[in-house]
Amino acid sequence: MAGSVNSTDEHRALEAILYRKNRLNRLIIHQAVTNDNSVATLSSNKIAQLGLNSNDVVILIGKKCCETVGIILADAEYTDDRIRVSPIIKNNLRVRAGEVISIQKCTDIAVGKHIYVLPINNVQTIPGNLHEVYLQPYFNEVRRPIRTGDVFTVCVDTRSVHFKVIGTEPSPHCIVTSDTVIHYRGDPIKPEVEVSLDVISYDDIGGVTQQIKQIKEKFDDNDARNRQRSFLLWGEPGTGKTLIPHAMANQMGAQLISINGLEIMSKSTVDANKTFTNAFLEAQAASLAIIFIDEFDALLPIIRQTQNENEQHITDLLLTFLRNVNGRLHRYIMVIAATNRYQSIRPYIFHHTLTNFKKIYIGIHNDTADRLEILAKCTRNMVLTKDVDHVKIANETFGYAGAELALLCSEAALRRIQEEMNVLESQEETKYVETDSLAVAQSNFDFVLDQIKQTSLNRLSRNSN
Ligand SMILES: Nc1ncnc2c1ncn2[C@@H]1O[C@H](COP(=O)(O)OP(=O)(O)OP(=O)(O)O)[C@@H](O)[C@H]1O
Repeated sequence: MAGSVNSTDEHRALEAILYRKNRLNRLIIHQAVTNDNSVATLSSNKIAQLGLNSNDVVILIGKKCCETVGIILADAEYTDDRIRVSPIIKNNLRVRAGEVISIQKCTDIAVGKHIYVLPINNVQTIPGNLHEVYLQPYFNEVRRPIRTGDVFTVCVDTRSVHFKVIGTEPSPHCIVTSDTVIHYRGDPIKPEVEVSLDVISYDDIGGVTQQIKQIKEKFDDNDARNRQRSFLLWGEPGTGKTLIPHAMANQMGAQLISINGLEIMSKSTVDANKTFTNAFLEAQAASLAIIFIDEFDALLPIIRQTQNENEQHITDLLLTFLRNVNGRLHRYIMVIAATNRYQSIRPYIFHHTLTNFKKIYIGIHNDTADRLEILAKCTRNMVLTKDVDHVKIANETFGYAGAELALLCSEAALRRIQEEMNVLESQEETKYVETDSLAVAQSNFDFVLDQIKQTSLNRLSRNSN
């Protein structure tokens, strides 16, 4: 029975207190299998060892003593030393998958009288009433535990809003129920620190809203004949093909399982088989999973004229793997493959073997509005002077991929730092530099853009000589 602790368990728990390094409550982080932000899943065995019960509220302790609260769920099949938590919990604990956190029972949590939350995004751009559209549905009927300082994301359609818990009464944590008054009015919090989360969300990607919407709609289609579970993202390098599955997994609360085509092709057949099998088992264990296969073209035959027996075998393994994950029973598994060498995948291979893939183009952002959106995302954590003209920069960057726009922004910031260093070097006394005085200016963007143009002109003239 969950929660009953035998004498051996009791003994081990006591030992764990004495020998802190071997503490029973230290667990390795894994991505969640449920799409609930507040849930942490442990093996039933571990729950019993720790003297907990399923649905208990626990305190989770991560890096730099960051703490949050979550609800424990049991998974009979799960490994004892692991804990599955949502990306939101991971962020609040400032940890990544594979790192270690501690848990302990939260004995003093009570129903909240009031909670104070503020949006982190710029609410002017968010349609609808924050309370009705985002907060009420998020807290409705869940008895969600929260802690002061937590950041949580509420996703409605393809729009996500980050909120920060400013305070709770009682403090520092409480359970939000229908009796709790949610205070949410006030100036949005600047995203500087809060959205520098490890989690990639739709808010981090620009110019691909339609494509994400298309994938979601096809995957969720109620009509089984139209439902689509395999997608091939193709397009030029650096356009966001890798960001998309990461953001979708985080926002949909799905387990992301990444496979790299080139890496697998360099393995032995036995190891490649192991990778596919493990990916399949992991996806099966999840309530919702996205299998992301990057460098997909490397795994397909024919395009590699030199394909040897080992490679041919791996391709066969891939096709079996795809047939398995596409099996009728696995409606909750999405496959997203990505390639920037689509043209080199022989059409007949694609048409005959992989017909069930929906092809989606994620290309260079030729639309100024798309580049504008990407620039806004890339500069949102930067301190900018008022003269920075995003429209001007977007107009001057026709043909740039998202990665190049991101690079342009970081180069402009570096340019600004370089300027400040030059000034400091010329001074006799070292002065304290205010962050605001390091605000990146339009002149910094112009400088980098000029350099890029100059380099391209030089390259052109070299090629024509
Ligand atoms: N649409 C976008 N919005 C915001 N940033 C982007 C976008 N596309 C690319 N970037 C920036 O470029 C980086 C690389 O993007 P990403 O890895 O998704 O490209 P990709 O299309 O997968 O490239 P490749 O085909 O070479 O694998 C991202 O980490 C991000 O900084």
